[in-house]
Amino acid sequence: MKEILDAIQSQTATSADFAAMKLPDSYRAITVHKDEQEMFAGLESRDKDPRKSLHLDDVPVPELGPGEALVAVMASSVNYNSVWTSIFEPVSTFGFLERYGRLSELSKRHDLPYHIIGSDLAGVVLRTGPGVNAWNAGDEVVAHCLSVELESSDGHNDTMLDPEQRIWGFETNFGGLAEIALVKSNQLMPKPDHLSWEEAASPGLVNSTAYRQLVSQNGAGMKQGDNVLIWGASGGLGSYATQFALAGGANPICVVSSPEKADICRAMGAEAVIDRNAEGYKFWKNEHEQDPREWKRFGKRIRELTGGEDVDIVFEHPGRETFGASVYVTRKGGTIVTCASTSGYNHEYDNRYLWMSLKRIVGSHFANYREAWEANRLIAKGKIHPTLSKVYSLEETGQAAYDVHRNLHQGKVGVLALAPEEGLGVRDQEKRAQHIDAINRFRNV
Ligand SMILES: C/C=C/C(=O)SCCNC(=O)CCNC(=O)[C@H](O)C(C)(C)COP(=O)(O)OP(=O)(O)OC[C@H]1O[C@@H](n2cnc3c(N)ncnc32)[C@H](O)[C@@H]1OP(=O)(O)O
Ligand SMILES: NC(=O)C1=CN([C@@H]2O[C@H](COP(=O)(O)OP(=O)(O)OC[C@H]3O[C@@H](n4cnc5c(N)ncnc54)[C@H](OP(=O)(O)O)[C@@H]3O)[C@@H](O)[C@H]2O)C=CC1
Repeated sequence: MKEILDAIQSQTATSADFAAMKLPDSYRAITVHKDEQEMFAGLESRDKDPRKSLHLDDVPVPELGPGEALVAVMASSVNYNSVWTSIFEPVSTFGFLERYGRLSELSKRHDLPYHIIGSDLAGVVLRTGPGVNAWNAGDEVVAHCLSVELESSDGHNDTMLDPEQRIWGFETNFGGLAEIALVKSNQLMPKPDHLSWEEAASPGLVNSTAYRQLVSQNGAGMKQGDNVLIWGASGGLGSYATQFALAGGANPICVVSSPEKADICRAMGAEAVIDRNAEGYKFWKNEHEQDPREWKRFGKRIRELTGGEDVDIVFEHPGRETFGASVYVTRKGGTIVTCASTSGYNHEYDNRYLWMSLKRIVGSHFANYREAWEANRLIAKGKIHPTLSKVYSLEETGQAAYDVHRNLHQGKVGVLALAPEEGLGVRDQEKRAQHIDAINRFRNV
């Protein structure tokens, strides 16, 4: 592993040097264990502690198949899907690995008693499998997390619709929270050259998801002037949704839960910010009954901030707790676009406000390769910036996931894999200097 790291850091090693390098037999990776799937049975979600279920193990390097690449991972990031895996909710991810394992001889590799998690990476290609022509050993890359087989016609208009669509490092094995990762080569994209490894590794999953959900015609198709209500506007998804709204000439109405988070939204350029904690919205009277008066109070507050307008788009992901309010506050003909249900997946809303006002609920999930590429291109051009707040070592991934589970973080939390320290891997200092304040905006707040 030292030889690989030295070659990466030398910046002079050629593709041939990387290709000639002997791969190690094993590498360090963050895993959950199949025999621990029931370890949190009977506990409340918030009491399930990722620090207990996430392990740092030595694992063998997987066999490389056609169309695949092995990547030396310099840095990765924590996504909420890794939190779900670590608390075995809403389902254990070993079920996904078993199902994938039944597909083919090659996919059997994924069905193991351990699951190497992680759906982001920045690093360097070490080996490519047969049929890979677009990428070579030595390429500096980031990887998006869409894994598709594309054997059926269903996915050929929009690869997210492939029946064998999976999220790498969540529904597949050999993820990015590790020193080496196995990806399909059509997950690879160029690493933005003005960013460090950990900065480059942090936007991938959430940036691509927010792009499809808000900007793409497959999602809400946001346009100039739209009022966009963004839940968790300084969180993983929300910090990119806020940037897309601002960059696209829309008007974000950012919802957050503390003055510090409100300040971050203002620093990004948002003017309309709601501190849901300070304003004390309580959309549910009790476990079974919502309070429409609270929806209305929330809607009035939005109208105050917009000069009397309602929202064209709601960027939804908290789910059960907020969904009734989201449907209510959307303007006539507007769109509620949802990609998650962090607070519960059985949503309730008053359907009269949907059909009578011709609103639409749109489901959105990750992004196809083209959408992920376009989202990464905006990062590379310095139009959208990473929102990295804190960086942990691979050993500390349990704590990093705990922070995200408990909503103690801002923006994105990074993890160093092979990178020995932060700040390495920047290739274009001039471009970096132009954007340095925006790149550091979420740091240590
Ligand atoms: C990029 C980051 C993203 C995120 O962070 S997202 C947030 C994290 N992700 C999640 O929380 C999602 C976790 N996933 C799940 O909870 C489950 O994954 C699903 C609920 C999404 C699906 O459940 P399942 O049981 O895996 O799938 P079924 O479709 O219900 O399949 C079970 C059997 O039911 C059959 N079936 C499906 N649709 C129908 C139908 N319309 N009529 C009759 N049968 C149906 C199937 O074929 C299959 O059958 P057979 O077991 O024999 O293979
Ligand atoms: N389908 C897909 O492709 C994807 C789905 N997801 C899912 O989206 C969800 C969010 O992910 P991500 O943004 O990375 O997570 P983060 O935890 O980084 O951010 C979510 C933010 O949502 C806000 N929030 C949390 N709970 C509530 C609540 N009950 N009511 C209102 N606001 C709430 C919090 O902000 P504050 O406290 O400031 O209000 C929090 O910062 C997760 O469930 C994740 O699995 C994520 C990426 C892709």
